[in-house]
Amino acid sequence: MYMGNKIPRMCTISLLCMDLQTDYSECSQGKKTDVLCSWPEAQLHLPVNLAPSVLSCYSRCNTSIKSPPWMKIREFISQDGASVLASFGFSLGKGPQLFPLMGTYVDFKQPLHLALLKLISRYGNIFSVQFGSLTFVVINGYQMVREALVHQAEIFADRPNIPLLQEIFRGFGLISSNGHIWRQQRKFTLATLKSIAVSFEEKVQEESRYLVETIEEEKGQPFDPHYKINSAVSNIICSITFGNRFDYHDNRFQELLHSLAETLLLIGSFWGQLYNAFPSIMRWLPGPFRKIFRHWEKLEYFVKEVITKHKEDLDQSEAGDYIDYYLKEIEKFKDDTNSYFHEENLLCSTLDLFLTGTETTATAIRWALLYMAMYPHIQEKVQLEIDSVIGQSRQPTMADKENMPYTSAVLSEVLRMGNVVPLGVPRMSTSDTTLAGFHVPKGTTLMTSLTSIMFDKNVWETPDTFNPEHFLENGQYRRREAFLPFSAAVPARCLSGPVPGGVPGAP
Ligand code: HEM
Repeated sequence: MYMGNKIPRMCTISLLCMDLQTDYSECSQGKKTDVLCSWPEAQLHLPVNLAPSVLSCYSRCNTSIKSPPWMKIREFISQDGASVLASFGFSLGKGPQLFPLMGTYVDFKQPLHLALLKLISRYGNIFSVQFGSLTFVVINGYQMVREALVHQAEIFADRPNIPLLQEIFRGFGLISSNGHIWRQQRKFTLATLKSIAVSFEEKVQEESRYLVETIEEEKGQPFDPHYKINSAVSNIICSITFGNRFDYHDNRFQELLHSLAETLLLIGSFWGQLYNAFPSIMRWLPGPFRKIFRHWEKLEYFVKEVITKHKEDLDQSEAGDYIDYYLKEIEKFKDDTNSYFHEENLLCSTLDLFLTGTETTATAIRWALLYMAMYPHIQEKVQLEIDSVIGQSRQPTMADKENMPYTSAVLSEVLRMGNVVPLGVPRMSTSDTTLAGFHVPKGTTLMTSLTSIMFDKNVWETPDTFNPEHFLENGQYRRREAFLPFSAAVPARCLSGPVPGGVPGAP
């Protein structure tokens, strides 16, 4: 299986220069390795000049293959590299054809997660793709994702070095940090959010009143709800982290929300992917992706201002908000050289909460509106349940959820069909391991296709249709193990995922 980033390219280039046909031969120890994966580890040297005629195999048997195989160049070019390598006697997990320098060809006219979905029928539930200098092993289907993220949770707990995320977070914060920094920040953030949780429900209720008010301002006319919803969701995160909310008409707040949304869009766009694939070239070039850095500077400046204000007003005796808790932690551990509680981490963790919390939740709410508009008969049933359980005179509470199986099923179906984070957030192996019989070396980047799970026709009765019945059984809410909008549960790296201590009230 191709998992490294250099050799497949090298093979392609080398093969193009060769004018040879060879026969297949086994390695000198007569072993057929069942896995050929890590190119640093299992290097396959195909020299441009085949005079030495040795195909070296440093895989498990760690020997050389003598008498080089004759191969057909056309076969290599027209098929995928894996099939040619397979003809050497290796049993390989396949991957699509690799092109010199570019790596895997992907049709960017469609979203990446859909392009990858199409490869399953040809390559199975585990294959690798390469984009410039980045190589990903893509895993698909519930069993495979569970095997990696649940059974081998510790091994796949890390994040890989994704150039764009590395540039903006510099290895700090929650989403792109690793090891001790990550564990410390995550533990602190979960505990703090839990402490603040008492007022969390109130904040949601308060903000929902403002949201309803701003919608009423439209007086029943068509309008774009995008930034009203983003403002409401972001305000809840603001209340928890900064201790205050912003008026929906506050220009600076709106500008920051637009910057945040555009940043995420650009990170996931073709330009973002191009930057990640060729960081050392792209770093020097102009292009729309430059906006990511400009926006980020603005967002950092804003949060830095808030942190400075908090430092000035900090009252050690008051509980306060997330930033207050963090500043106290910095003070508490100021003499501990193992501590990563410092302002850089505070800045990045705070921005992480905005980046990961706002667009995801707001997008899910927008999907909910769309599905309710598309399926009025479902909307009617939800309304009936709301009216009978909550009525019209009080705010909903989290406790009501238990008595609202239909609405819960509808919300779960929104998250399934909305598929807000279709490829999860990449993970990286912290040591050598095996996945579905394939050797996965330390440092391998894993992409988990949540799309392959949430639209799996072997799991869902009507995978492509909005159908709340997926989550209902005899009128009661039915848990489905393949429902993984926050990725796998242990350790759910999403703070709002279904783990004890997740942010209450989050979907
Ligand atoms: C519909 C809403 C949401 C969806 C679908 C979603 C989905 C995800 C997914 C798939 C991941 C990657 C998980 C992994 O690698 O295991 C993630 C990470 C994360 N999410 Fe969410 N999320 C949502 C809302 C939120 C909210 C409301 C917050 C907090 C305010 C949040 C905070 C985070 C953080 C901090 C991470 C990174 C955690 C880490 O790497 O340790 N998310 N989210």
